[in-house]
Amino acid sequence: MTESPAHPALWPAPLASGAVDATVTVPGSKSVTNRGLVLAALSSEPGWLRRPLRSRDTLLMAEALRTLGVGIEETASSSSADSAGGPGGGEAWRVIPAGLHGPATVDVGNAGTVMRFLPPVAALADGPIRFDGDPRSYERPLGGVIEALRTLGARIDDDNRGALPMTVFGGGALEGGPVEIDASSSSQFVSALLLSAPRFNQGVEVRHVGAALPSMPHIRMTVDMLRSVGAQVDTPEAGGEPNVWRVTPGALLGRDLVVEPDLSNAQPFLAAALVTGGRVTIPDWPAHTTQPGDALREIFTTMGGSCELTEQGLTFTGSGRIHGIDVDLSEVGELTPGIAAVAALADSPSTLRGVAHLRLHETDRLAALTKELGELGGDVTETADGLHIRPRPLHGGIFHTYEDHRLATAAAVIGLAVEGVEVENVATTAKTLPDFPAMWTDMLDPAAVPARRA
Ligand SMILES: O=C(O)C1=C[C@@H](OP(=O)(O)O)[C@@H](O)[C@H](O)C1
Ligand SMILES: C=C(OP(=O)(O)O)C(=O)O
Repeated sequence: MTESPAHPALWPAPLASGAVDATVTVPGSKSVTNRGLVLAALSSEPGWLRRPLRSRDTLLMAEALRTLGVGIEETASSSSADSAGGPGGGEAWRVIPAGLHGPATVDVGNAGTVMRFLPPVAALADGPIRFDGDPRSYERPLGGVIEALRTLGARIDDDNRGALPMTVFGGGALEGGPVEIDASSSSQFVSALLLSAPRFNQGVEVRHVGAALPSMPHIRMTVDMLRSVGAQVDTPEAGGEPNVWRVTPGALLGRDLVVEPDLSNAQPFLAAALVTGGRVTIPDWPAHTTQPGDALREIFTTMGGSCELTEQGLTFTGSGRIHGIDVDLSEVGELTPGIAAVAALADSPSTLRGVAHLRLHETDRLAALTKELGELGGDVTETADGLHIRPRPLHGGIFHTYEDHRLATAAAVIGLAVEGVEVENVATTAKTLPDFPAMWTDMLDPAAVPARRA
């Protein structure tokens, strides 16, 4: 990684010298990898995860499950499904379920998936499981999961804070049954209860009560992945009651899962095509997926490009012009920082709506985007549930990232078009995309890749 000589933690974001033209292989999905790990750990037989994402969030998940007694072996993948090699160089994780044991300590880092998906797993263990993490993890919403688990029969000591740190006193089993939860602050509350529910004595009936649920595609991903390992799940979509999910108790099958590329991590590379009027191809873009990043095909097309899904993957081509957009991002909130970056470079204003819950993500993303784009000369205002962005000429400066991977990648997108943008702590991209700086440089100068990688 090239670092600014004046300040080692500053990464000079490269300015694009022309239209990008690159193929970018994006590593596996964080959301699929961490669900796959949990489901494989709860199965009644060993399973495989091929092309898993290896990043801070997924390594924390794997380490936590190992701490509870699950076997996770890293091997070279031998599946024909994985013969293309692909991200991770054909790596695979063999997951060998075992009895879940405490006492143990789980480090959640700042991974929403770890801090929400694992407390229900811990309730199934046979001893106390302590949960701790980064300072920001203490501020992220968890109270709904804690209260729901208590209703379902778990004993949890959180000093009545409704947040980390806390201890789940696993009793070796959990009764389960009906539970109400307000998951308007994070869809991960619902996913967390559903993922472990086949192992609850009575399964679960989760009823969301409260304001609208964000990130519905991520709940659909949970349901799809549960069904793919043999779980029976009733959903609102399948003619059920609105906001009610039911999971029947039963054994889960060990599966051989090839993890899709992370489409949300494809975002900055697609944005590069849009911002430079160039062309970027992402291999292995799935034809059908529950990942919210698939919405980028429509969103970035509206903002000024066109895309084509072929055998080679998704090719996105920028038109050379960037348009503003008025869009409800409640289903795809994690795409907001990258869309805001493109919107700041557009030829007309944008309104991004439906994402009030982003104030409780890795950082307060609405405040951070308003401040950092503002300090580069942008005109951004926070609304009750999003951002208004009125483009005007930007200048260089330091872009602070608040330990938020998506702010760092958003800053790199701005840096393509604005000279002198320095990204503070670009290494924070390790949360979901550890190779980001090298991938970015390779995209901008594909001809030099063999020499650079030699
Ligand atoms: O379940 C998941 O894998 C995720 C759900 C979403 O969380 P929220 O519903 O809290 O936004 C998303 O933003 C996060 O990046 C990943
Ligand atoms: C919100 C995000 O992560 P987490 O899984 O920690 O909630 C994200 O990746 O944008």
